[in-house]
Amino acid sequence: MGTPHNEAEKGEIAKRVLMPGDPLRAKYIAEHFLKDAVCFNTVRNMLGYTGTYKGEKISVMGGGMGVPSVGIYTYELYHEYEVEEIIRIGSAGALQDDVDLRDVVIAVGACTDSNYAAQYNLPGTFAPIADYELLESAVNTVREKGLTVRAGNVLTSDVFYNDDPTVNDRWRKMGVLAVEMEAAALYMNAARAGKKALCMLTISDHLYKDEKLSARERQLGFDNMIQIALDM
Ligand SMILES: O=P(O)(O)O[C@H]1O[C@H](CO)[C@@H](O)[C@H]1O
Ligand SMILES: O=c1cc[nH]c(=O)[nH]1
Repeated sequence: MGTPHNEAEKGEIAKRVLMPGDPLRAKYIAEHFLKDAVCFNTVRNMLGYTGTYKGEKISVMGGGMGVPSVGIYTYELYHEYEVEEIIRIGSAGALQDDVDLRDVVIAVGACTDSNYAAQYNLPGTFAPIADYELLESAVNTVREKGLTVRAGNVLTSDVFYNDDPTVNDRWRKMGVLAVEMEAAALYMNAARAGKKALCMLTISDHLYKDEKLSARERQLGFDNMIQIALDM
């Protein structure tokens, strides 16, 4: 089979997929956390691997940056490859003073400035939310590990370099914890497909404190989130 963006054959992708934005992060996870990982996709270098973790089949694949990219890859995984669960593991910028670098944030809901929901022609505004079972499982795993996590609203933005420097202030006033660029599309695709999705984020920079992780610190911080996603 194969799609315009994924050369995997049916059955080569597990029912559960971890999805970082960066395909090289997918490679890193496959090489450092999975057993017997086999690469199933190299189209556009959007690397995807299937292996096992503690005896369970699991896949990890990059989703790219932004709503259109993650929209394509997750649509194909849900509809063409019979994937049941996608857990996005990404980075995000903190919007609140009490959200710190390295914190793990679970996106219970994903506000968005994207027009992705327009395709459904709804007579109102759709609220993209995480799957409750995955959310509960993530929180339980975090507690078992003695770690802490923030759970709440995030913003999925189409814009990384915004012309209006005050735009984030308005989301901040609404208690939105962090900004990233894909969760809302993932949640909408999951809802429409009747499948499950969760987005976990590690804070890589703070938009109100001028702080950011170094490359090495980012690597270590991400390992915590990857371990939570694999163990849950
Ligand atoms: O680290 P990832 O998963 O790519 O996530 C964040 O990083 C990218 C922007 O630098 C966007 O994709 C944003 O959502
Ligand atoms: O999308 C993102 C990711 C990290 N930091 C940001 O400010 N935005």
